[in-house]
Amino acid sequence: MRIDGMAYRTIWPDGEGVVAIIDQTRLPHDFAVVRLTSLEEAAHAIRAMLVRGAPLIGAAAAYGVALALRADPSDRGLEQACATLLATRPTAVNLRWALERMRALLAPLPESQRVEVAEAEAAAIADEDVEINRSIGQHGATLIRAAAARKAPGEPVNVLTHCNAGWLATVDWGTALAPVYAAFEQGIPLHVWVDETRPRNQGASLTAWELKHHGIPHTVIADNVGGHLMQHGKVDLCIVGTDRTTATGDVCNKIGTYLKALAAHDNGVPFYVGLPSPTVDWTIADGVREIPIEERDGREVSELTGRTADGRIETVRVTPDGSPVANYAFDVTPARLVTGLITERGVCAATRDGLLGLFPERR
Ligand SMILES: CSC[C@@H](O)[C@@H](O)C(=O)COP(=O)(O)O
Repeated sequence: MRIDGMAYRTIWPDGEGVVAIIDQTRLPHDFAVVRLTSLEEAAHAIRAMLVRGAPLIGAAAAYGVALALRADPSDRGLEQACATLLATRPTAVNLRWALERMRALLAPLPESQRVEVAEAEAAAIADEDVEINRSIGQHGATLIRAAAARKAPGEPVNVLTHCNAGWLATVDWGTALAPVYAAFEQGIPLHVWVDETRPRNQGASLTAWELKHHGIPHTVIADNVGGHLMQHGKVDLCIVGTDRTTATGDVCNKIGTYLKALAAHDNGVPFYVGLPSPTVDWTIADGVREIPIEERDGREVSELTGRTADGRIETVRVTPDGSPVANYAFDVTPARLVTGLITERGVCAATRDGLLGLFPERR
């Protein structure tokens, strides 16, 4: 996507042994590119969420393996790199998917070939992600077009989204926001309700920043507003991303997604999920019981960081000293609350049959 007229992806090779990323912890106030040169730096970037979002985590892990092999291309080096990267974040299954793909390709190769092949495979994973998301955009835009047809001419379609599943969460385009970008390019009038997404505010900080740069009408709302808007007919459809979706269509996504799905169900608002196929965990069937939910540092809840009027970035505490906090980062929306999954191969029901209809090779 374009920032001030310049085309960017979220991750790219930047010379011999260097991988560049956009530091998302500094957005929206500061656009900074960080250069990664080692396994440790790549692992830190994922763990500390300089890069985040399931598809981007996968691509970053693949590049992390390539960086690690430059220092140690041995079998032990490969295993250690995969283990270190796998431990960075537990919920997004794209991490495991990318590492298994890298290991399967690299392990049989002689050490002398591993760096070159690893770099090419990481680039292939990144390119594939862009194409997958472009297709999700095209399929999802038909849903937005259908919603527009039910409205008065020129009246915008109101889309509600949670967290950031835009281009910053992927290599490019995004998953939940890819249909929004595609519909906007097609000239469909639309407006996006952006959940702030406490505690880390990916909606307020990242989604709003993306949409603003793209010129897409949007409004940031507190996390608890969505139900009220749906009761008053101000949401035409919800589209969210996912960090792991079961083979039966249960969707794990940023904490708070489940409550939005409940409100959507109660109000007859369609609830769609942008789902790249590497985010399907074909090995599990019960999302609530089987998906590991990341628990993060409580300070993400007890503190807030933002820009002061005189331009300084400051962190302040919002809870009483000594009050315990809990920080669950994801929740699971049962498949019965999901209207449809928008994949790169089309839109399907959130069921095993729906997914297998589009991905028959998984039978
Ligand atoms: C295309 S991204 C889908 C999800 O990864 C996104 O909605 C999300 O929950 C991201 O979580 P994050 O904790 O910011 O990595």
